Amino acid sequence: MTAPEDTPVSRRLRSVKHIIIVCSGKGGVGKSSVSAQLALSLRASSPTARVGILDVDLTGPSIPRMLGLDGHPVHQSSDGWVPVYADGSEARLGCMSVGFLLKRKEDSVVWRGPKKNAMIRQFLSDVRWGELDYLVIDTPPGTSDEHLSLIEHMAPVHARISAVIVTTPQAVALLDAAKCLSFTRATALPVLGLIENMSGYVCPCCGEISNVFSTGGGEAMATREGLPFLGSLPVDTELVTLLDAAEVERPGESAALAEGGSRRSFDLLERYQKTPTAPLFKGIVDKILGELSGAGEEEEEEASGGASSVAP
Ligand SMILES: Nc1ncnc2c1ncn2[C@@H]1O[C@H](COP(=O)(O)OP(=O)(O)OP(=O)(O)O)[C@@H](O)[C@H]1O
Ligand code: SF4
Repeated sequence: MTAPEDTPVSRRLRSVKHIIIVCSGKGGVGKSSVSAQLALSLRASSPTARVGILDVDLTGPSIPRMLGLDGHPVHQSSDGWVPVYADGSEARLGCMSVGFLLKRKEDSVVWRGPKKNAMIRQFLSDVRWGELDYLVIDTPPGTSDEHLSLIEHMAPVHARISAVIVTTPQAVALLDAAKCLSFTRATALPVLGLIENMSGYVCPCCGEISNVFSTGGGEAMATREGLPFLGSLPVDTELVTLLDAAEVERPGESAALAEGGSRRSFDLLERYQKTPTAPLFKGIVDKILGELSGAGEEEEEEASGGASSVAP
C-alpha cells in the first residue's frame, strides 16, 4: 500500500519549496489579479527565483489571459504536462490552467465535484514544474469543492502550504473574507496575511491615490483576527489595461508563438514593473517573504527540538 506521504502529488511537489494558496470569500475582489501580481513580483524578487502559477478556478480561469497566454497549447512530455512559460525561454514563470485545455476560451466548464476533484489531482500530480521556489495557486471565490480537493490532495505536503486572503474594503466582502478565514482555520492552513484590494483609486493624470470608497476595513479585520496585514492596493487603471488587455497580436508574435513563446511575454514583466501598483505590491511580497523565512526557521528549530510550530 502507498504510504500517505508518498503519493503522485507529494512526489511531484517535492521540488516545490513554498505553496501559496490565494483565496477570497467574495467573487470579483481581484483574487486572480493578485495571484498574477504575486507570481510576477515573486519572480522579480531575485534574479534566480523560479515561480509557478496554477489556476484552479475551473469555471472562470483568468490567469492565462492576465499573463498574455490565452490560446497557448499545452504540451505533453514523457514526464507530464509542460507548463506554459510567461517569460519565454527564461522559463522562470510557468503557468498551468484549465483555460489552456478548453477548445475555445468562451467554452465553459460545467463539471460536478468528482470531475473537478480529478482535474485538480491531475494538475497537482502531472505538471512538470521542475524545481520551484514558489507555487502560487489561484482558487475560485468562496470555499468550494476545489479548495477541499486541494487540501486533501496536498495533505502530505501540508507543512509547505500557506494562504493569502484577498478582500475589498466593503462590509459584504469582509464578511465573506471572514468565512474564508474560518475555512483556513478549520483546515489548519497557516495564513500569511490579508490584502485589501481596490482600496482607493490611482488618478491616471497625477498618480494621486484618492479614497473614493471606504478603506481600512481589511486592516481592521486583520488586527481583529490577529493576522498580518500585508497591504492595500488601489484601483489602478494601468493595471487593468495590462492584465485585461485583449489578445492583440503584434508584428512578429505569430512566429514567436509557433516557436513556443507567448503573446505578451516579451514585455509583460517590464510593463508590470512600471504600473503604480508594482512598488506597492513589492512591499506586500517583502512581508510574505519575511514570513516564509520566519516560518522556515521555526520549522528548523522545531525539527532540532526547539520552539513549537507556527500556529495557523
Ligand atoms: N487593483 C485593481 N485595480 C484595477 N482593476 C483591478 C484591480 N484588481 C482587480 N481588478 C480588475 O477587476 C476585475 C476582477 O478581478 P479578478 O478577476 O482578479 O477578480 P477575482 O476575485 O479573481 O474574480 P472571480 O471571482 O471571477 O474569480 C478584473 O478586470 C481585474 O483586472
Ligand atoms: S487626483 Fe490630481 S489629476 Fe486626478 S482629478 Fe484629482 S487633482 Fe486632478
